[in-house]
Amino acid sequence: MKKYYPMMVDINGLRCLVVGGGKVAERKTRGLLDAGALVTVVSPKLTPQLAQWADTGEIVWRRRLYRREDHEGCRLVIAATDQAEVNVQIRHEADARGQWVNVIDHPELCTFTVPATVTRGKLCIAVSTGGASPSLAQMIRDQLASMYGEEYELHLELLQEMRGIIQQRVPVPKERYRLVKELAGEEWLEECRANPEKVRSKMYQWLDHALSPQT
Ligand SMILES: C[C@@]1(CC(=O)O)c2cc3[nH]c(cc4nc(cc5[nH]c(cc(n2)[C@H]1CCC(=O)O)[C@@](C)(CC(=O)O)[C@@H]5CCC(=O)O)C(CC(=O)O)=C4CCC(=O)O)c(CCC(=O)O)c3CC(=O)O
Ligand SMILES: NC(=O)C1=CN([C@@H]2O[C@H](COP(=O)(O)OP(=O)(O)OC[C@H]3O[C@@H](n4cnc5c(N)ncnc54)[C@H](O)[C@@H]3O)[C@@H](O)[C@H]2O)C=CC1
Repeated sequence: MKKYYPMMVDINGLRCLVVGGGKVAERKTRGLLDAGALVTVVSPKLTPQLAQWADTGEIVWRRRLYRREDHEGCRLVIAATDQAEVNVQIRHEADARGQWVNVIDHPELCTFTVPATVTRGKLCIAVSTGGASPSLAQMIRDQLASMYGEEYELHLELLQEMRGIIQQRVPVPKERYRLVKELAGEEWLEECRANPEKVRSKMYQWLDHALSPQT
């Protein structure tokens, strides 16, 4: 069985190639755009959403069939046509150029696969089944989405802010970890859920108190 290494990849500003203009190409393109990539789509036809992104300049559209030279200057490639032989050809060309490649109709040919995700601001929970069942990945994602609500976005923003302050002001690592862990606790999450407008100042107060010399 193939094994995978999960990682978060920074593709901001990276040129990516998507070949095909159907439903799956659209979903993969959305993910790439959300992550800040510069996407070129090669396909004679596009879904209405892809066509709209082409109109607004959010993607570059090459309105024709795939050619080998489409790979030039790209770091990451998605073979998203409904033609198995074309997708295999894209995999080979990507290999020759050392590009990461996802082949939507052939898990064994992928050098990376795309997980189902829940995002709450900076929080990203990703589910992969190693290609065994994307539908199960989707179902687990939906369960996680109902468990991890919108309040995590705010909690995480605040945690990042507080962590910066704690790192600057608390020299003892053990004490730093204690404070950070307390702020990450369930009570503060509940506070984010119940009092989103007040939680920030409350957290600052708590931290001021925790950092004051007499405590
Ligand atoms: C290997 C992988 C490669 C890759 O695409 O990265 C792959 C491959 C294949 N998918 C197929 C089918 C479907 N895929 C979906 C949906 C998603 N597929 C995604 C990922 C992956 N799909 C990677 C493995 C992920 C993992 O390890 O779990 C998700 C999670 C992420 C995304 O695409 O963004 C996204 C949900 C996103 C979301 O909801 O947010 C649906 C449901 C739908 O479309 O609504 C169906 C139809 C139902 C079914 O078959 O389950 C087929 C058979 C095609 C056929 O039979 O013709 C293949 C090829 C094969 O298995 O041979
Ligand atoms: N990985 C995944 O998440 C999923 C994969 N699939 C697989 O993906 C395949 C494609 O799915 P859809 O997007 O729904 O198909 P689709 O039929 O909607 O889109 C195929 C696209 O490929 C384009 N195309 C065909 N030949 C081309 C070429 N030589 N160069 C450039 N573009 C070309 C067509 O113009 C069309 O836009 C399915 O056949 C299925 O096997 C299906 C569902 C999910």
